[in-house]
Amino acid sequence: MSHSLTSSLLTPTKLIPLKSLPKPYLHFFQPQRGPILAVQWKPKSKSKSKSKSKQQNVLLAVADGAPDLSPVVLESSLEVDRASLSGLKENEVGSIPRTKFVCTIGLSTSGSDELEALAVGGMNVARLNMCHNTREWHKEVIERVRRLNEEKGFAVAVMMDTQGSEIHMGDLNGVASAKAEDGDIWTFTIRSFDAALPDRTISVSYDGFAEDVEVGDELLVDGGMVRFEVVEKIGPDVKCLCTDPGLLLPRANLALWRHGRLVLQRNNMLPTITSKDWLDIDFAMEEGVDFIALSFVRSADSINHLKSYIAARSPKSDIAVIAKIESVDSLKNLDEIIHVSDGAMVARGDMGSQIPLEQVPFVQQKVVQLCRRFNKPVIVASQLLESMIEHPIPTRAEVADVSEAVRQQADALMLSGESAMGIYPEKALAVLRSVSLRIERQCREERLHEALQIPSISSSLSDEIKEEICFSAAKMANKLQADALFVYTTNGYMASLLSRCRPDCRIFAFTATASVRKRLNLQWGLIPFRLKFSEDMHDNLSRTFSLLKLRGMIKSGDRIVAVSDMLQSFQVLTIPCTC
Ligand SMILES: Nc1ncnc2c1ncn2[C@@H]1O[C@H](COP(=O)(O)OP(=O)(O)O)[C@@H](O)[C@H]1O
Ligand SMILES: C=C(OP(=O)(O)O)C(=O)O
Ligand SMILES: [K+]
Ligand SMILES: [Mg+2]
Repeated sequence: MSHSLTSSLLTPTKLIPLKSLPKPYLHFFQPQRGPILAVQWKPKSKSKSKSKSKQQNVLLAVADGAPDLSPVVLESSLEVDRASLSGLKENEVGSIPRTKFVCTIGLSTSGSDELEALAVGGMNVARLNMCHNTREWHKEVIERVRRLNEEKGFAVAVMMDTQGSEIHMGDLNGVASAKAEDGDIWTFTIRSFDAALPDRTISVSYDGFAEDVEVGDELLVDGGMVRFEVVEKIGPDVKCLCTDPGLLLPRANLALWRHGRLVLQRNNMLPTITSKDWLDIDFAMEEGVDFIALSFVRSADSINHLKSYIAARSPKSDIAVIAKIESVDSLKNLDEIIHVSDGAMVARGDMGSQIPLEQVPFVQQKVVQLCRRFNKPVIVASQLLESMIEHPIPTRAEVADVSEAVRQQADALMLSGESAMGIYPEKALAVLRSVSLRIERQCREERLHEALQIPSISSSLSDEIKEEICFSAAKMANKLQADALFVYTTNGYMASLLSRCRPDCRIFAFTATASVRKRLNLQWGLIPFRLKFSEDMHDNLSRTFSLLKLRGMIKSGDRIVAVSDMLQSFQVLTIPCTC
């Protein structure tokens, strides 16, 4: 073995034969004589801080039996998501979608291998829906994601999604689903049962349910997937006739309609953030998740309330709050909600049971446009590839729906049941990826950016300057057909302003903090890196040029437009041969 393995700072943890090294790492190693071994090193220090030890990891490639060759030492001062690395290697720029992907984690995908398969397939954010399963279960998933990031070099962010004060069904005697047939009579009840539920009986989570309903009301299960008509009220029991048959799933959401409109009384009485949600929020803060998605937001107040709670309880945390647009009330207050949130989700599942279905596409378009205007990331969610829960290929209509969301240049697309309980989670993600790549290319060919008219968002002179710099840099990058935009960003703001312009070229975003880097995962077109950078732009540029060149991400002669939030400037450069 090479003598350089004796460094006193380092102690070997594992020897990995090169052939078993994860493929994305292979290109780290320059061709050398003799059989090559890859060695992963950990610092000797007994430091408990995982992130610290991760920072100090060093990868070495040594040519066994060739002591004259010094190892290629790869600085770990630059961290990038392994999925981005492999993407760039496979097919250069073309293989990393600009659109980001959120996957809901459920029983189909909660194991380490399944999570890794999703990360390899391009999952940027893992979403945990607190409507389902226990906190302990979610904690284990978070730990698996964290281990995946630490051990395998991914940067998957975690989003905790609250249950909110929706009315939902209880569990179905432990069975995975129950079929409701046309003409069946089912009993929806607020009684609780110690033993098994009687046949065709569903428990309901909200005590006021039996009082609120009226004979003749329509009861929509799971966003309208199954429908009933209320035919009789007997104390705590509500007898309902199945009018649209379908599968009843445990804990499915319920909505009541009367005279063609959603019944709102109970919405206005119940809090947006329930006592269970507060416990889940405490849990999310303890676990250090990256995003909290707040369900059934009605006004900016609940977002402000949650943000001030997080700031008071955990002042150093950097958790972003995402407003889920899924209640009819949120539509009246869209501007103020998006303005105070760190992002929004078009939660089409519940939205589709609160407003007529034909209005949902319009709401989607409006929320996507508003988020772009306010510079907030936006996720389009629910039923994008619903048929893939059971089938390996999507319907043509689903592909058209995904295409439309990509064409609207939403930041992210989300899988729900497809990844949580479906049989083909990886295939569903692969469809999102291939459709995104195809439509994004088409948008570039059509020069969609030329039609770009985004109004100013600036609230101060300094913001105005940043906005103008990013707008001009993106415009110039398009005009000069630059190979990449580089942005050195402290809190991610400049990176998000560049992303907002949806430029043609990829955007490499360098930031010093792990939490900012993970947050940028949700934003269109950004490839976030963790890198300590200085105020010396020249030094930053030459360091990043050589580090990225070493990884095959850029090459000599590439044209770069570089933006920095420290100098509030941008430069146009050509990558020299000598870095
Ligand atoms: N943590 C989980 N454990 C078990 N099943 C889950 C979990 N998360 C989601 N699911 C399943 O995936 C389906 C779709 O996920 P999602 O859209 O998040 O939930 P919902 O439809 O209840 O709002 C759910 O109805 C549920 O059957
Ligand atoms: C994303 C949604 O929320 P959830 O899956 O939590 O109901 C939705 O309703 O579309
Ligand atoms: K939820
Ligand atoms: Mg919902």
